[in-house]
Amino acid sequence: MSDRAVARAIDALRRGWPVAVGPLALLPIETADAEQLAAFDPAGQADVLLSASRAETLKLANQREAANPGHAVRVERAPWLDFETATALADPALDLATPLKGPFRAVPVKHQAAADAALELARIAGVLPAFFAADGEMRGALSPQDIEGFVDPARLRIATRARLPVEADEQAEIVAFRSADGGDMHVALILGQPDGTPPLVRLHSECLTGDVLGSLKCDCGPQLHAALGEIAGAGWGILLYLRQEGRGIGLINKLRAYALQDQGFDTVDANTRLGFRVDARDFRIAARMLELLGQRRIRLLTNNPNKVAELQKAGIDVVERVPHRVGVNPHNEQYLATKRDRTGHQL
Ligand SMILES: Nc1nc2c(ncn2[C@@H]2O[C@H](COP(=O)(O)OP(=O)(O)OP(=O)(O)O)[C@@H](O)[C@H]2O)c(=O)[nH]1
Ligand SMILES: [Zn+2]
Repeated sequence: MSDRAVARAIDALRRGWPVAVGPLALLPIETADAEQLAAFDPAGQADVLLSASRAETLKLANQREAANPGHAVRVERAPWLDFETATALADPALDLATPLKGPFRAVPVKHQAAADAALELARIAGVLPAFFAADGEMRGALSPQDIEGFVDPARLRIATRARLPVEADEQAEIVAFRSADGGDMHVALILGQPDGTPPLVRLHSECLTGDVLGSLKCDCGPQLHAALGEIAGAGWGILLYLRQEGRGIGLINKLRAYALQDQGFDTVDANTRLGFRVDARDFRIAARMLELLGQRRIRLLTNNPNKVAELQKAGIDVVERVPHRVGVNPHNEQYLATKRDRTGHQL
């Protein structure tokens, strides 16, 4: 029952329809319009809910809130705060072009857990984490636990496996996984023959622009292909292709981050201006996939110490970190420097 309610809510957010989380009635600002707002909130009293990192950009968060970017901040509804103004609060694309009016006032968030869960639901749905919010009991409201349960990696299962000859190894095998959330299918590509030693593993997060279109803004495409070669060369190993586009914020939000990068913000600030964590991926999914493949001891191909730490926390023994540096070009030099200087990548 609760899975259905969460799935319906995700669908609703993408269509601009209201949802209820705990005692909060919520209308997603990105996908709704002025008409839907009038129907949702005829009295014009619903406040605006933003993430702390977005609120910080707008100078609306206190320091405690700002330290937790996933935390919700509630902005009081002023009579002049119409749909268009709320859109400007939600979407940083116009921050530089149209300075906001205001003044806005942050008010205490009465139902913090529900409000935080609503922001997480927006991330899962791939919409901007910003809502009109009103208090009141609604039928079919989700609880934060419903959302947690929905994405619980323990519910991942192997759906099927097949031989897949690839350039790097003609004997490779592909394994597809199904998750309870009904989202995109994660896959594992097993290269070479298991020989009793810990496999060389690469966690690759989906990047449509880099993997498919040859984008030079990042290093994903070359990293993907080099990883396949390295794993095959190591004797055996596993590439996990994780459907966590844009470090977990989805394609549209990643492209919004790119638009902010066109304005001069780096990859870290672009994410936080949008209201997301710098890295919103859940690496427990990768750990669960390895567990289902019977591999709890691995060698990990990465420059990202956070991937090592998150896998260890989820019960995977990373016996060695193998550096993975390829695909540097003039367009992504700055991006890689930001990863080195601001997110602790060992480059
Ligand atoms: N939000 C956001 N995501 C990006 C950006 N550039 C690339 N990505 C995403 O970042 C992910 C790639 O990260 P990974 O290749 O796993 O790299 P990593 O975590 O930096 O660590 P390594 O293992 O060292 O490569 C993909 O999901 C890309 O879509 C960006 O500017 N903003
Ligand atoms: Zn990329």
